[in-house]
Amino acid sequence: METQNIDHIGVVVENIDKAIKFYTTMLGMKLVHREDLLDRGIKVAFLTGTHGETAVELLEPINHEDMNNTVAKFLKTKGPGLHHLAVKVENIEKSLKELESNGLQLVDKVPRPGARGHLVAFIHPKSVMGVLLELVQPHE
Ligand SMILES: C[C@@H](C(=O)O)C(=O)SCCNC(=O)CCNC(=O)[C@H](O)C(C)(C)COP(=O)(O)OP(=O)(O)OC[C@H]1O[C@@H](n2cnc3c(N)ncnc32)[C@H](O)[C@@H]1OP(=O)(O)O
Repeated sequence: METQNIDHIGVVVENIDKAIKFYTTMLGMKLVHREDLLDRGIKVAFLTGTHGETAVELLEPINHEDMNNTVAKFLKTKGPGLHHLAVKVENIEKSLKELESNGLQLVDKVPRPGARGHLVAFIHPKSVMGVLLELVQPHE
């Protein structure tokens, strides 16, 4: 498969409002998008620097006690920090097929709508040397 660029880096936080304040005031980044993904049980915010289009995605679980939620479980077991790497691809279905035929373990066999209306699919960290990988095909 071909990676077009690094779309974003996911960072799990305890409090998204405090984290947005930190990233904007301390690091001089700008908030470009914010939404609550109720079906995923998470709040997300995307921030970028003044040049590159690669974003930081901040993620906070809506219910911190829901251990069926992957982000809440991550926060409880590992604490806040780097969570996933997301790469942009042109054709997500084709990329998933290629990765699967190369023996990688897919979390999502079928792409699904993610943040910003983009199509997304996750690859298990066990297949990516300990990194949870997200493929993103931007919404046309
Ligand atoms: C906003 C939207 C979007 O971007 O558009 C999104 O949906 S992002 C929102 C977040 N959504 C997701 O993360 C969806 C994809 N993730 C998942 O389905 C899950 O997190 C899995 C990757 C399948 C792991 O779930 P599971 O319940 O199996 O976790 P677990 O705690 O039992 O951990 C199983 C093993 O995976 C490792 N592990 C768990 N999460 C990890 C992570 N983020 N990075 C690296 N390794 C990780 C654990 O350390 C453990 O390794 P050991 O066995 O060595 O101890």
